[in-house]
Amino acid sequence: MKPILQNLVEMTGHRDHLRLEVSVLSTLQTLSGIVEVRALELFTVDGVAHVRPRSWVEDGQLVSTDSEAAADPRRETLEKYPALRDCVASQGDSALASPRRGRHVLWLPVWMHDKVTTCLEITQSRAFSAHKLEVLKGVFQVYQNYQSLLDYSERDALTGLFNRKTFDEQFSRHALNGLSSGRPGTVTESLPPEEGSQPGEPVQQWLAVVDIDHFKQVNDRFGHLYGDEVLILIANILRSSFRSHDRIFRFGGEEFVVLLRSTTLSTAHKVFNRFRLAVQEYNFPQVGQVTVSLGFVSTMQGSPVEILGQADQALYYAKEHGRNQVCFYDDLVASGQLAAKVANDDVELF
Ligand SMILES: Nc1nc2c(ncn2[C@@H]2O[C@H](COP(=O)(O)OP(=O)(O)OP(=O)(O)O)[C@@H](O)[C@H]2O)c(=O)[nH]1
Repeated sequence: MKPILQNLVEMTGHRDHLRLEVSVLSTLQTLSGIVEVRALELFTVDGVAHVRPRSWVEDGQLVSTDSEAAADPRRETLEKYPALRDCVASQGDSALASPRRGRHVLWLPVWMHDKVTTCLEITQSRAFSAHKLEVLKGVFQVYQNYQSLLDYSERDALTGLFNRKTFDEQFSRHALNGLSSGRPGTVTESLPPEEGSQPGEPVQQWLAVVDIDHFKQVNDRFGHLYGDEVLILIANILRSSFRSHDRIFRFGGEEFVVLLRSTTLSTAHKVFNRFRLAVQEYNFPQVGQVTVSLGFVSTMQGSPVEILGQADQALYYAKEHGRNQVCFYDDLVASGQLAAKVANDDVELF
């Protein structure tokens, strides 16, 4: 058995949340008396709190999933975990379940920005001693601190969205692995067709570049502080317009990128347009109405630079043809409004 210190060194060598999660489980598993370790994901579906295993041990191997939580058949309501439910409601740092059939369960929720989306679950066949709890909570604390450091380095300070660096890392990794195939060692499931999709439409991944219209005028007329506030509010509208499974990045200045996962073309069109309308209808304090333009493309073909370049071309078409609209690259090419370009040299990805 590896000494715990060595496990901690390995654990903090990871630069990826899921690998770090798997690593802490592997560290905890090496401690004597542990029967089972799992990382649970906490999420809501139609306002109801749910739990599902995200990383666990299967056939002696640690596996994890990054499939959409809401579609996971293993999901259960949080009501089935009363001690954990009460712990989360009271913002507690740990909970012990009442022992059942010789199983003693400890839950350690991972708190980040006053929210909990992950919880470690540790099961023993004996009651947890005070010393054991101290060791488990110590390892957990290192893990939690490191997760929050990792999270901080991945985000844009103004909006809290993922930053450009994170986009470059995640998008190049997805492009290497295929956006739908998950990470090594992960289990993924195909998602059911979504509401609004045409029957038989293929499910794909989509990349959109979003740019605020005439943002320079906002800064010039109202000042940078109001400009910053518009950026924060648009980031909030982005967060509420897309599913937790999608990824939203502040790409720089007044430009954002959305990676929409496992969706048909008609649904992608619908949700991007819904977001555009939500911005148009929002009353920005002092500033009033702000609009956005958006260009999008499928991520299934081409290198990251090509995909981004095509979405950028569609965005600039939208800008040049009236702004406040959503343009799909393939439609523009098919209708002859845009010439297909293999790569866009203006875009630097790495
Ligand atoms: N307040 C604020 N402004 C920013 C930030 N980053 C970039 N900007 C401003 O965003 C503006 C972008 O202006 P342009 O690229 O000319 O585009 P635009 O005025 O939005 O016009 P179109 O994109 O053509 O509709 C510039 O004035 C930048 O100074 C930021 O973090 N905060």
